[in-house]
Amino acid sequence: MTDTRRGLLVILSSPSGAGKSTLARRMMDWDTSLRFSVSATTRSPRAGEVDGEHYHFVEESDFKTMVAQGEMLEHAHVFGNFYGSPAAPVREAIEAGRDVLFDVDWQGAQQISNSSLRDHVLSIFVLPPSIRELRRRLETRGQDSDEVISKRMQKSWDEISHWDGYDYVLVNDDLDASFEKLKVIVTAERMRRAQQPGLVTFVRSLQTEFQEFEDRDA
Ligand SMILES: Nc1ncnc2c1ncn2[C@@H]1O[C@H](COP(=O)(O)OP(=O)(O)OP(=O)(O)O)[C@@H](O)[C@H]1O
Ligand SMILES: Nc1nc2c(ncn2[C@@H]2O[C@H](COP(=O)(O)O)[C@@H](O)[C@H]2O)c(=O)[nH]1
Repeated sequence: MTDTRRGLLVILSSPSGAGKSTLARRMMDWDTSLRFSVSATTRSPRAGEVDGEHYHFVEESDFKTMVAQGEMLEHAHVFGNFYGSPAAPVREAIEAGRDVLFDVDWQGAQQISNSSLRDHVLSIFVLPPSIRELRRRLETRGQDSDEVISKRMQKSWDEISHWDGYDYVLVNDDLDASFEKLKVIVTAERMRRAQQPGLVTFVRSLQTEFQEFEDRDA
């Protein structure tokens, strides 16, 4: 087991379109020490998606090789494509004491939560305020065909039905309010695990100061 004060694995899941990528982007801007787990996928890039930044876009044969070689922390077949989280960058981040942010479906969340890294996990499920609004968001995102949107809507209940396996559940109605709640959840979890940056150094300085007081009073 690894030291759980080193590296939190913050997992965001939701039905497609509920807003987890939007929240993840805000989290990355808020805390530049956070590392985003760039997934590998066999899906085609959307307009504006950059290979290596949003995803590692790979062929199915390469994806299967990565899985066979044990390079994935988790992987799943979602909406007709393969997705997986490469393990090496996650383990490196934990070693360096950095927190990692994941945008994965319920299957990925479950696999990470059952892995040897389970004690590092902080899982958050993002719900849409309504199914109608979920559809509206997928449509206004303007990235997917009607066929893809229908498929994702059909699968939305499958995803939502796993909501109660998560540590926290967030209804993403107002985006700013949801982001504030997400920051509170992560901050509180860091404090619970005594994982604030610079904390160990600060406690050492208190110890030195305490010793100085003791020596003076002796
Ligand atoms: N609270 C919100 N209110 C209104 N629109 C939102 C809100 N959150 C996100 N959106 C918008 O909804 C659309 C879908 O959001 P996003 O792409 O983040 O969803 P997602 O959960 O990551 O979907 P996927 O799983 O398909 O990647 C985007 O156009 C985004 O700008
Ligand atoms: N189990 C995993 N699920 C993943 C991963 N990367 C993304 N996802 C999930 O797939 C769907 C669709 O994503 P999209 O980018 O095509 O809209 C969404 O629910 C993601 O959370 C992964 O590495 N593993």
